[in-house]
Amino acid sequence: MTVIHPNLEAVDPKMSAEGVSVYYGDKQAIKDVSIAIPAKYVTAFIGPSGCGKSTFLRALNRMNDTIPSARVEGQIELDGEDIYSNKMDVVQLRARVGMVFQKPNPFPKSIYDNIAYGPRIHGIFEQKGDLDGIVESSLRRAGLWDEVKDRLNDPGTALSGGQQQRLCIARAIAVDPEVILMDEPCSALDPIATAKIEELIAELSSRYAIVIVTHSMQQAARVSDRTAFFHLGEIVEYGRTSDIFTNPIEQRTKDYITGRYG
Ligand SMILES: Nc1ncnc2c1ncn2[C@@H]1O[C@H](COP(=O)(O)OP(=O)(O)OP(=O)(O)O)[C@@H](O)[C@H]1O
Repeated sequence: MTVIHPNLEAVDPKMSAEGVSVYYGDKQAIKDVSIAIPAKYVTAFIGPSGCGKSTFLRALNRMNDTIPSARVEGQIELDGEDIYSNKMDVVQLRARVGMVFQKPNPFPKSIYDNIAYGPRIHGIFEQKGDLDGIVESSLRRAGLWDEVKDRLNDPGTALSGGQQQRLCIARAIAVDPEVILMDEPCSALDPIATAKIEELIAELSSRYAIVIVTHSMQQAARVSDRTAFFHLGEIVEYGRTSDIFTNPIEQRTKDYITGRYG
């Protein structure tokens, strides 16, 4: 049972999960989770290690399909469309619901080609000039353009860790997503690079639905509008971030945010 904070305002969901369970073989990692993910908000998933945050995040763009033992039950919708239906094109889905991982993972290609790759395979440009425009605007929106505009042919892997993570964010943006999932995007970064990504998250939320898994409660408090607290595969409590941190209802949430476990 998830406790939803009483003053959480109702907004149209961009994505919604209803009664979602995820199994790895016989082991149930997510138990009957329901949540609505609004557009243009940052939603944070917090909770102790192993409680299922990443598993649930991956269910939102069918990344668990790549793990043979994983099985998802329940309903997950994007704009009211069942993402697990046979009619859903998974490649398109992952463009609409992009993902940024814990460790920056640029392709072993140039900075330019890292960004151009998605638009090329999705055919979302017509002329070379358009592709150049997409590369520039994606890098600008990811706050990286000024740092790389004179070295677009250098390998993406030659950038610093923080720049690589912004490159990965630019790569997700380039295919015009609606939702961006971020799995601990700052855990491999120093405080300055982290601050840049957090600023970027705030800017991007004016356009996209963002879901971030984070181990840092300070980060959740800084960047998110809404927070879901996960424990043992369930969402224990969900509400406005300020309410979750200042006025938690459930004892397990209180214990976690006061640092009693985790
Ligand atoms: N590929 C996998 N195969 C089998 N079990 C897995 C797999 N991935 C995760 N699990 C298990 O599922 C449970 C939830 O893991 P998950 O990584 O989703 O938790 P998490 O909250 O994101 O943890 P962390 O904060 O440590 O990243 C754990 O018990 C984990 O061991």
